[in-house]
Amino acid sequence: MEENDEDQRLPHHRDPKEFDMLDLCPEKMENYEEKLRNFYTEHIHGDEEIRYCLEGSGYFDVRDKDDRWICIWIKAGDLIVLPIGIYHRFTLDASNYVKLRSSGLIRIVN
Ligand SMILES: CSCCC(=O)C(=O)O
Repeated sequence: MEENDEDQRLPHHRDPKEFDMLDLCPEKMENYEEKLRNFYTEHIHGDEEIRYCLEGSGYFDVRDKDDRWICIWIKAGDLIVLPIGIYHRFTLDASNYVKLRSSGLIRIVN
C-alpha cells in the first residue's frame, strides 16, 4: 500500500488541521456561479461531510432510502453531518449568503 492510500482512509474530518471556512457569496468567492452550480449538482463523497453554519443560511437536499429528496434548511448555529454515500446537493436561500466551517479534504466520487 502506498503511503497516500493509507492517508485516504484516515478520518480527515476529525483532524482540526483539516477544517476550513467556506464563505459562499458573490463578493467573497472566485468562480461563485460555477461553485454554486457544482454544489447544486447531485453528488456523493468518499468521506463523511460535516458542515457547521456560522452565518447566513442555505439548503441541503439529501436523498432518502426511497430516492426522494429531503430538504434541510440550515442556519447559523446548525451542524449537519452527511454520512458517506449520501447523495446530496446544496443551494443558497434568499439570504444569498452562507459561511460554513467544513472538513477540508473532500473527495468527490460521483
Ligand atoms: C456549500 S457547502 C456544501 C456543498 C456540498 O455539497 C459539498 O461540499 O459537497
